[in-house]
Amino acid sequence: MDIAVIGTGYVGLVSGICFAEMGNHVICVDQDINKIAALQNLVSPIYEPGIETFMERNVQAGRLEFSSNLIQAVRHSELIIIAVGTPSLPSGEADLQYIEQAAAEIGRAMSGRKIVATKSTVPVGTNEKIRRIIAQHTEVPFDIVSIPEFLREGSAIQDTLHPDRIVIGLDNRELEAAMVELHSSFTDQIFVTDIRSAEMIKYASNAFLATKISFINEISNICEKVGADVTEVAQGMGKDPRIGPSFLNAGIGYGGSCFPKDTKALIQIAGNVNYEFQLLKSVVEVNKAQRYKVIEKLKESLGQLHDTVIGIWGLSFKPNTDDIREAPSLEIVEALINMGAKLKLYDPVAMGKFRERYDHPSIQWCGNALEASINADAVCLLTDWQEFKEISLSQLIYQMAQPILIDGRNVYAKEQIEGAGLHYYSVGRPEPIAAFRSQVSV
Ligand SMILES: NC(=O)C1=CN([C@@H]2O[C@H](COP(=O)(O)OP(=O)(O)OC[C@H]3O[C@@H](n4cnc5c(N)ncnc54)[C@H](O)[C@@H]3O)[C@@H](O)[C@H]2O)C=CC1
Ligand SMILES: O=C(O)[C@H]1O[C@H](OP(=O)(O)OP(=O)(O)OC[C@H]2O[C@@H](n3ccc(=O)[nH]c3=O)[C@H](O)[C@@H]2O)[C@H](O)[C@@H](O)[C@@H]1O
Repeated sequence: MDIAVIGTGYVGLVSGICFAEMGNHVICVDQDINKIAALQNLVSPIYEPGIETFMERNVQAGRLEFSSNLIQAVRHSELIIIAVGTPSLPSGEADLQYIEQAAAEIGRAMSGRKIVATKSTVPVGTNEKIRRIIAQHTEVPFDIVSIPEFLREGSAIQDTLHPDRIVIGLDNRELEAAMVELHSSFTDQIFVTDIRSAEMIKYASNAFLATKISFINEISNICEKVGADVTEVAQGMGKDPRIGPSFLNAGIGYGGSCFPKDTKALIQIAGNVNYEFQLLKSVVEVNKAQRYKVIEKLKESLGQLHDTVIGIWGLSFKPNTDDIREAPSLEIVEALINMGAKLKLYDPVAMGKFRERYDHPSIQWCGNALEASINADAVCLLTDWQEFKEISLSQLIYQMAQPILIDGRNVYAKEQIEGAGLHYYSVGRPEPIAAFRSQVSV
């Protein structure tokens, strides 16, 4: 099938590459000419493991191209995928300006029957709005389908090539066979439903995952007070298939471009129909507070933070991505700077994007994790990158001013910590302080 994808962010770019990988001809379109120029030179604007190999293979096979000419791309395609951003407005509602603009441009470009599929995460009823906007700009017949995206950053290609399920929302059942056929090369787990339900499935799924995270984080806060170990609790809970083991990792909470925006958007969607989504409001509040646990633990171990030197390991909102959108590190770094701390920052790939967003004379940008720990009074791990798990704790202690490690993602097992001589704080686990106090004076 000839496909045009509008928007080359994570969703548009990865979806486009994967549809090409499955033998379709794809034109990925973006209004950001710098992104298109980079892509035409086979340089990915996003860090995603393996993306450039897939991109190069499909460009060279003539199945994938990049363009800023939306009109031409639409005219050469049967399926038009909308994958533009839907960021948060100050109210928390989804900002649909990019959706509306893309719909109008697609309408103006229509030439012959098309199927328009929305992959962007949009409030319930938005696909009807897209239909109205396109119809204002063309007499040509077309169909609308909702195909929400469930990929995760850092595993986007894997998630797209091997999805748990694909949801297809359509109102014209005559489209079902073609849409199922197009997606059957990815999985046989294809759930066909109506458009509004498909739109809600996406928000409800993200909101539920965020709820699991805030739930285990509140459990971790109680574990600290009752002397239980939240990692053990999560394992025991997860053995129940009704609960499942995933998304029960306690830490400093969720960030990223979607959980924060989609939870707020769903609260607004409910509010717009006079329903107060109390549970989800609590999920958001719990998450907002959780990231400050790191600062509480720093104060607990160091007292006042003015003029202390603190190493920060990890800036991206999760490992294997350079995305810092709504990352806990943004608020934690700014709060520590405002308290007068001197910071040594390191992240394997996200430092460039972070520095564009936030820099300060009190920040030293470091080339590796150990450099960020030299003469540090404490190190705070904010992102669970694999490389942090492999660091020699004895070497770490040797070069720190004080052997204090705040592990915001419970990266280290008890066995690694016991006897290591670190003054170790984590989330929801009893700190064996006594086991270390005899070895270190803090
Ligand atoms: N990032 C993720 O992991 C996931 C995102 N989503 C959803 O997918 C949508 C896109 O997300 P991202 O890829 O992160 O967005 P993004 O914001 O990274 O990229 C969107 C791209 O669309 C382009 N664009 C906007 N209007 C355009 C127009 N009229 N013509 C051509 N290009 C245009 C922008 O220049 C930008 O490059 C959002 O609704 C998001 O909630 C869904 C699942 C996963
Ligand atoms: O709509 C989206 O954009 C996507 O949002 C999430 O994917 P993503 O945000 O890329 O990454 P996740 O792996 O879900 O992690 C999100 C945040 O939750 C945190 N998290 C995750 C899992 C956990 O157990 N605990 C926890 O704190 C991570 O550190 C990260 O900050 C969903 O998992 C995807 O299914 C969805 O498509």
